[in-house]
Amino acid sequence: MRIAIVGAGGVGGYFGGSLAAAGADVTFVARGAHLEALRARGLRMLSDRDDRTVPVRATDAPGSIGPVDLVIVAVKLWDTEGALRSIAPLVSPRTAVLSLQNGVAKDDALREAFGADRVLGALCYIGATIVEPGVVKRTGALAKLVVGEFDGARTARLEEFAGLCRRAEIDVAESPDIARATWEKFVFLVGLSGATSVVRQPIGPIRANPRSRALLAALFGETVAVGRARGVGIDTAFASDRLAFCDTLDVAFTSSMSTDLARGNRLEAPWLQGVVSRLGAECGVPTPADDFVLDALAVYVDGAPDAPRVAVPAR
Ligand SMILES: NC(=O)C1=CN([C@@H]2O[C@H](COP(=O)(O)OP(=O)(O)OC[C@H]3O[C@@H](n4cnc5c(N)ncnc54)[C@H](OP(=O)(O)O)[C@@H]3O)[C@@H](O)[C@H]2O)C=CC1
Ligand SMILES: CC(C)(CO)C(=O)C(=O)O
Repeated sequence: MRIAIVGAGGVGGYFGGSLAAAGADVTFVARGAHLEALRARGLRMLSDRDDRTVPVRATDAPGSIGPVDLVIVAVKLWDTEGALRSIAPLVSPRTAVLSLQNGVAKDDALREAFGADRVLGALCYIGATIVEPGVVKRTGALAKLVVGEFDGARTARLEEFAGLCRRAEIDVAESPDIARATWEKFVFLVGLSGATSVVRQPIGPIRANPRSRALLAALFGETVAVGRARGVGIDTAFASDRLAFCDTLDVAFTSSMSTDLARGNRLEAPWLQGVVSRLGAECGVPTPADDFVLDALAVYVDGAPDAPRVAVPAR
């Protein structure tokens, strides 16, 4: 199976690098200094327990790869449109496309661009980021992939990809209900990213403090309520299940959005808390915790604002 990974960052780099290290036929579509480093030195993959460098193929010219069997999209949500336009040469009538991005609208963008039959469902649980060009670092032990066809079928393409992941020692699960699994991930993500970003702390201090813990619980609860109102089969108790899951995480575990905030990058909040707030308004479910997160992060959503010029009175 020939695989192209568009976006070689925390997620694309970790999962793509693991596949490449196990001998899978992987090519990264990357750009800038990161691309140069991948070409010159390979992909360095760091974690608390591991430091390995994997030689990888990488390009900024998808046309040079030609059609592949599977395209994995792993760019930030604000880059989706540009990325999908650029990968047209990778997609033939028998190519499958899968997104490891966050949110519940990511697969609609793939369907619109390539047709529903091409789209394989997927999501991942991991904390990983680019720490310098060519270097991807994972925090904590969590690194899980969930894949599935939207009709629940166990197709050849699904089995082949899952088999490659297992050979690469990636913790992969095949879900018979990938749409629901995507919403379940969304519940966790909206809460974790909202709380870690507004509190500006990783999960350890947030879960230990009663008020920030209550904020986290409220965010989980609102996404569950909105999902249920839209007919997603999530139990109300799933919110407390996610809170209990947070108690199992490494104290330093954080969200990709809080990392973006700390770096002054753009934020995915409009696709996360913004979607919960919008869908909540549509179906009459109040979302005060998500609205608070959106208000608190509003000035950072397009990247850190310029430092305010404060006039210093002359002495
Ligand atoms: N990081 C995490 O722990 C997790 C992230 N996710 C989700 O996965 C998605 C990716 O996140 P993450 O891995 O953190 O993102 P990163 O920013 O680490 O990586 C994305 C990479 O894609 C590059 N890129 C963007 N557009 C293109 C393009 N058209 N062609 C080639 N390269 C491109 C970016 O380059 P440049 O830097 O130049 O923009 C960057 O190197 C997001 O939706 C995120 O929410 C899901 C689970 C966990
Ligand atoms: C919540 C988490 C860490 C789980 O993978 C995530 O998806 C993100 O921060 O982007």
